[in-house]
Amino acid sequence: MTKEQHLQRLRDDPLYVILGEALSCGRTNVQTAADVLAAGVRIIQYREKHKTWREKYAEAKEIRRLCRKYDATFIMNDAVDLAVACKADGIHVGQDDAPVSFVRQWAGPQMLIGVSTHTEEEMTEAVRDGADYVGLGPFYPTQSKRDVHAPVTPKVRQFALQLSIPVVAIGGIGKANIGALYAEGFRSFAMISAVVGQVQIAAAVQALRQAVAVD
Ligand SMILES: Cc1ncc(COP(=O)(O)OP(=O)(O)O)c(N)n1
Ligand SMILES: Cc1nc(C(=O)O)sc1CCOP(=O)(O)O
Ligand SMILES: [Mg+2]
Repeated sequence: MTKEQHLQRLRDDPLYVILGEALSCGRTNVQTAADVLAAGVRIIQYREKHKTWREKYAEAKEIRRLCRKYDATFIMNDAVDLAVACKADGIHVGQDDAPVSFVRQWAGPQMLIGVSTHTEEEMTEAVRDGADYVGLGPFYPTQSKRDVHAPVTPKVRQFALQLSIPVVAIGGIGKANIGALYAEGFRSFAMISAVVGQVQIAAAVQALRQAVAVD
């Protein structure tokens, strides 16, 4: 798939699932990725904070292989070198990770670059620097990450809805609130606990899709 096709998917497909082994009900990342893909999810981010580079590389390569089989979009969290090494479709960087200009230089024009944002200024900067999409959050309290920012304000949410690039909402999103965010205008939702933290992944994915289904 081309970069434009991956970007189109970010606009069209609401479910963006983030992997993390510690939050996966005892499953490995590879097993979780297989279940998530089999359930129909087509955007996956590999986010692993407590493994060595080699462990992450080995896992990421395997998950990348699975993603290819399903024609899914594979995004690496934080590490540009790993993204390049395992031929990821995209890299997601935070405000403390490498800046977009460096990431673009290292990863090349075809790599999708996502940037975490929390304010209007950060979103403006991400667009100006050439990010392909922004993550915006947290929308709700989350148990999956420590020291997150305060929840995004209504003013920031309004600003995000006018942005020229896709906005991926994140933080405490699940079947109870995803429909309201969709009604507000958001179209892409990154989730950890609502999918990989569930024992029945297929049922969880189906419930999320139903919650954003429009007739
Ligand atoms: C889609 C998406 N949005 C935001 C984040 C958070 O990234 P970051 O701020 O770099 O924090 P860590 O995930 O690295 O802890 C994300 N990963 N994905
Ligand atoms: C990784 C991450 N980043 C956030 C941010 O606000 O930038 S919130 C978050 C955790 C998302 O996990 P869950 O879907 O389980 O709440
Ligand atoms: Mg990061």
